[in-house]
Amino acid sequence: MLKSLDAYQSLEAKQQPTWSDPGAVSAARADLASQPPLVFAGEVDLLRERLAAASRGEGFLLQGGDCAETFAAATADKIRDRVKTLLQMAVVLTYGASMPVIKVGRMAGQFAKPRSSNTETREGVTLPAYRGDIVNGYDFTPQSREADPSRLVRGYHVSASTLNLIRAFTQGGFADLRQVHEWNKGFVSNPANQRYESLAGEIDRALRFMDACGVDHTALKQTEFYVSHEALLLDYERPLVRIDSRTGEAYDTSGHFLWIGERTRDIDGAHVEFLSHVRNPIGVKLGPTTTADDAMRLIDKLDPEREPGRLTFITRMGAGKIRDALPPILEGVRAEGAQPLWVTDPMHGNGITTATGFKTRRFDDVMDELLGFFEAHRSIGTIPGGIHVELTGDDVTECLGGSENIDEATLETRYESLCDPRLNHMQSLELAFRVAEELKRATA
Ligand SMILES: O=C[C@H](O)[C@H](O)COP(=O)(O)O
Ligand SMILES: C=C(OP(=O)(O)O)C(=O)O
Ligand SMILES: [Mn+2]
Repeated sequence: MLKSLDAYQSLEAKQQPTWSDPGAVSAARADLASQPPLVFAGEVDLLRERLAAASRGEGFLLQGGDCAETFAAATADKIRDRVKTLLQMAVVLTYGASMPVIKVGRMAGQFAKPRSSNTETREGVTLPAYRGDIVNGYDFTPQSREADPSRLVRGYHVSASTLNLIRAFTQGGFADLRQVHEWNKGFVSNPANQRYESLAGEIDRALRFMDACGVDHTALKQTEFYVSHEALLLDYERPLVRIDSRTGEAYDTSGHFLWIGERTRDIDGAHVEFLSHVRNPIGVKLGPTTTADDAMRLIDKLDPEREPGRLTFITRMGAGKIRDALPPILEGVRAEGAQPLWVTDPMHGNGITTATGFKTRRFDDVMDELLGFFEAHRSIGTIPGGIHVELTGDDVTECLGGSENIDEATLETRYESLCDPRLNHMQSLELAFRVAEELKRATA
């Protein structure tokens, strides 16, 4: 088992930092290997079952959070607002589509970033690119941009405290459905919030009705909430693998759900090999050049037993491409009898950079890719099983459009992401209402 877990070391691992002190990397890995797991095997198994249900059309995955979490933003308020935003979106989807929603944060470990370029140049000065807080600092100085292995250990501890607060919120009464109005408080007033308020009012009435009838709804007091990140940095992921004492099987205990990015999904690469040996549910991002054959080879390697819930394909094609690129993949995979969970990431195929240098996305393009995803599944007869979005509970101005109609000039007012632009609270709710309509149609 351990031998196969380490087989990835002889393969090419893309997008890894260049550490200058190998001794410090070994020390950090040994430290991580001695820490308690962040998640438990039983929770991971339960999530796999939930995802299996979604792949049969009996649930829907809502996965979202920052593009790049930062150590500085792991504060109580920011974590709470992201959790609240996801809970609100989940309510909109659950109520709108009468469908159980599986809530998975891009949280508690989403710290490592693949980059298009190894370097960044500003005013004639070239330094290593920022690769996420778990690797180096964002400040544009040689010292900050140096890959620092002690950040691996810090990343673990920040993940632990983030996850601790998430567990407290979601198990300790905060996620009680009777708090459905409370989750909306503190966010700036806007049309999406008003629409949410009226839906929350309907839920309140339904709960009072259940109370009056004497229905026991203890189940509504807590909610399952899982965490996920891109398993990019193998010096972080490998030391966090633990062998489950119940079964003797390996779990990557850095998160419940781990995904492989578009840039590191080579079938012969280190990431696919490594993740093929852990029991966690695994996602793979699929960009617009993916063929049905690529998808099948990933299935054969990552899910040879065709175990329901094991494999999720997260397609990120771009609004202009999804309607052509996705159907042949869906058809090819179905023809082979495989049934992965199909999820849309309507963000990463729709990036643009403004003349003033802001990385952004148009809300309309995000919506269009979402609609294209539902259309593609409708045309082939496969199941649209979830959404994967970059979002925050904060009132940022990073994506263009939405009902506030954020324009290019407004982007600079509250652009806080260190990597990709996120939907703000209002845009996230707007998106959820739209997806609920599509889901209702898909399940009608
Ligand atoms: O989050 C995804 C990637 O890290 C990001 O899109 C890469 O962006 P870049 O082109 O600025 O490197
Ligand atoms: C890097 C990301 O996506 P992709 O691998 O799809 O480009 C991401 O999800 O932030
Ligand atoms: Mn991103």
